[in-house]
Amino acid sequence: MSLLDVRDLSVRYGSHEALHDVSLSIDAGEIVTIVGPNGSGKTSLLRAIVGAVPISAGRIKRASGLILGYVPQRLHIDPTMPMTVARFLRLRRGATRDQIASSLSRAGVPDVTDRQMADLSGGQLQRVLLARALVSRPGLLLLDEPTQGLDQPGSAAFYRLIEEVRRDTGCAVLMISHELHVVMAASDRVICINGHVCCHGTPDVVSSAPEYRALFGSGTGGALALYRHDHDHAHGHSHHGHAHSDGATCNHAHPENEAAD
Ligand SMILES: Nc1ncnc2c1ncn2[C@@H]1O[C@H](COP(=O)(O)OP(=O)(O)OP(=O)(O)O)[C@@H](O)[C@H]1O
Repeated sequence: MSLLDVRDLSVRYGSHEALHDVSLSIDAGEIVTIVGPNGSGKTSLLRAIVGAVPISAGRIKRASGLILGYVPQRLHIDPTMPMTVARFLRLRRGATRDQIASSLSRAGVPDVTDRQMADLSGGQLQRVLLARALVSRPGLLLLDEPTQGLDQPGSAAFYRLIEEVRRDTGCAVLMISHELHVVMAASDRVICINGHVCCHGTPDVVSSAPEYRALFGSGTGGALALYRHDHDHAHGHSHHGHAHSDGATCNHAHPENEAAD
């Protein structure tokens, strides 16, 4: 069974329906990226999965015992409030000192334990947020635009780190990103949403899907092809045996993901 199975999900804010009839599943160990225009419901989808927003229809089924690790899009910390990284991480279900140290180390920031949160650089803060999500040893890591505000080398390094975390811990990753060319290269599958699932599949399939091109233009297709080439060499394009790795999968062809568009 999948780690996570979302069926016919709708999320509504008052009279505004942010998501409708969204279906997807995530298998163990795969990296899946959600792309979509601003306001297309990406954050709402992750927040629904972690239970932070109520769903108005559909269902979300987690594998028994699945632990989720969530890295939110933003963290508001009052810069005048003193808080060390260790203390911030201890807020997480009473994590032990050893757990904190190993999570920071895994996130690539072993030396920031006693630093003030407000003094961290953008890249360090993202890694501390990742470390916080890793403390509970999640089977599924959910990342909402984790490299927002980082420069290109910083975000490329962060995505490499995510691949390492996946390799070392075996966790699956579901993340949102706007950095199409980099992140799609690091993904086993891509799900393109715009209030509903427009299309999904491997990065090359999605980048050439008419639904994707209608949203992002065809210009990104070339960049994706370029990066996918690198990815093939580095990782053999392994898809960890999940059921969706091949073939064009668009709403119009697949009734289980039918969109009301
Ligand atoms: N708490 C809320 N109350 C009312 N409307 C909301 C709320 N959260 C999101 N929305 C609306 O739902 C829609 C989807 O928002 P969401 O943040 O999920 O999109 P997104 O794809 O993550 O956007 P972005 O790429 O800009 O971060 C938007 O129209 C947004 O204004």
